[in-house]
Amino acid sequence: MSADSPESITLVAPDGAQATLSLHGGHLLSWQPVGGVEQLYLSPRSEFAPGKAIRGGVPVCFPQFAERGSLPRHGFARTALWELVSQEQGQDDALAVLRLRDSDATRAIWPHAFELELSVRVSGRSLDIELACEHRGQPDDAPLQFTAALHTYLRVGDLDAVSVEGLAGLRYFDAVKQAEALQRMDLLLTGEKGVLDLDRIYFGVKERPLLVSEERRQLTLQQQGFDDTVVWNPGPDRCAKLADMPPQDWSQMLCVEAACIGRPIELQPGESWVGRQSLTLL
Ligand SMILES: O=P(O)(O)OC[C@H]1O[C@@H](O)[C@H](O)[C@@H](O)[C@@H]1O
Repeated sequence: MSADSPESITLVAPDGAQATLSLHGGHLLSWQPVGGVEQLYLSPRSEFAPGKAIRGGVPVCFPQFAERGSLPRHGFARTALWELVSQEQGQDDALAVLRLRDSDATRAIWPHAFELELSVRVSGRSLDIELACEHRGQPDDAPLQFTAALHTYLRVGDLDAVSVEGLAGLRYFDAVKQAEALQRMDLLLTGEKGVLDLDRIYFGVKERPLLVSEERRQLTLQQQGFDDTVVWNPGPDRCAKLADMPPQDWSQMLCVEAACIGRPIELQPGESWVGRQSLTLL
């Protein structure tokens, strides 16, 4: 399988905005807004193999973020084969909906009846990614609980020149130092010495707009339904140990992930949850 295999779906809006999705992992691989170049980082060493996670684009982490539970890291959704529900071009957008339901394989490690839907919409200079989960169990089944993230890999020209605004005053968990801290300043300079590698969960971001800036490019990110935001870059040392990413590519990406981690989502049978990340190139 590869980015242009039959398992890939390309969306093209009437205005020319484009996105490519893979059924493997329900994974957004590419986003090109109108008048803009590729906005997502996708590793040229991604494996695109059954059971493997793709490095880059927008992996769906579900039903477990990172190693916060007994499931494989970041859960099973990013390595499962999803199905295409619909794909259409509207008057001013293009939209695709992908679905993942429980199977023998998922029930063996996570005993719940569920349906996940990933909807991706491109139009103009905006991208909306929506993840919905429904508990499809019987009325007397146990509630299901999950953590999740849209693990968006932004492509950047040079990490040294990138800043993230909008996080001031928030508590975060620093996974590198294994400690909590307070983000005092509004500006997070991602490529600063001492900040790399960067692996932070900012709690309670909710619908605050975030601004990712570098020379001649500004991108706003806004989430709904997801309380937290993860900012991740492996830095040179950790990147060198990633088999599916060229060692120098850490300086060309920054993950800004819409996530629900601090307060896991709990659904009773029949209940649903929806989370969205919207990106706009200014
Ligand atoms: O290598 P993976 O499993 O795709 O994970 C990448 C990173 O994903 C981030 O979301 C986590 O905060 C990091 O701790 C992790 O290293």
